[in-house]
Amino acid sequence: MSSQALLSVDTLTRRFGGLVAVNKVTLDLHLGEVHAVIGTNGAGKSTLINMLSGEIDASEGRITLDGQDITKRAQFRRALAGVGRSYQRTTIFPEFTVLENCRLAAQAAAPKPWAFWQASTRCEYSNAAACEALDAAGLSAVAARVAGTLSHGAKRQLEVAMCLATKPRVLLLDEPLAGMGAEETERMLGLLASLKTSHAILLVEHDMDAVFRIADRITVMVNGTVIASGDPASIRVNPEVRTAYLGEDH
Ligand SMILES: Nc1ncnc2c1ncn2[C@@H]1O[C@H](COP(=O)(O)OP(=O)(O)OP(=O)(O)O)[C@@H](O)[C@H]1O
Repeated sequence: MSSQALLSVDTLTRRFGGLVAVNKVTLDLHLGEVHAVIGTNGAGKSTLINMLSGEIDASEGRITLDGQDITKRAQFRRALAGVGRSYQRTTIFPEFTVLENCRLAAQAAAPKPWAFWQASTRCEYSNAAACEALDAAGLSAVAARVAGTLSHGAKRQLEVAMCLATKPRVLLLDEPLAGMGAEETERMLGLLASLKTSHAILLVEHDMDAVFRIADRITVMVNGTVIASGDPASIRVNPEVRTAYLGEDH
């Protein structure tokens, strides 16, 4: 890829006591690319995402956004700078509407402490950001629905919409396809394909068929370490990857 990386990860390491959960991982995220990180359970994928979003500190290494070192930046400041994430577990408020959930996400990302008296429904910025995000995620038609009544697939779409409401340039997506049926998976893959033109996407995902369809680049982790990184075709035939992870059916 010739364009400059939007987000760069350089020899990033995280230790939990004696365990090296992420070991000197180096990778780049580019605008217009889906970069999938795959690996067996416990390989360190979520720990990597948690370090990129700022939820946990790195033990060593460097993260840069647009060439600026953000390794020690607090989570909310990274979010403001354009690093958005979705979670493995659903984080929506089930009793609120779809639009309200998105609006809260937008407000959390752009807090206006001096306007605490303002009714949230009147906040033009967060309303506009929420509507835009719902539109991008294909959820405008269910904006008024109570979020808890959505199907599992639509809830995961709402998670992505809530992330979009924070106006990120980098999307860190932790298993967005988990628990989805075939139709829901197709819808989410269509959404990711449309989002990648204007975002750099890091996708952690166990659905290998989906990963090989949507990813432009795949990084394979085993026990915290990257064992291979490349385009899907090269990863598919990589003997080390086949032995360590994919098995003979890929
Ligand atoms: N807070 C923590 N304290 C101690 N060990 C942890 C902590 N978080 C993760 N680990 C350990 O770090 C290793 C990597 O875990 P991580 O959740 O990042 O893997 P993963 O690749 O995301 O797995 P999965 O695919 O199951 O989600 C595991 O051995 C895990 O037990």
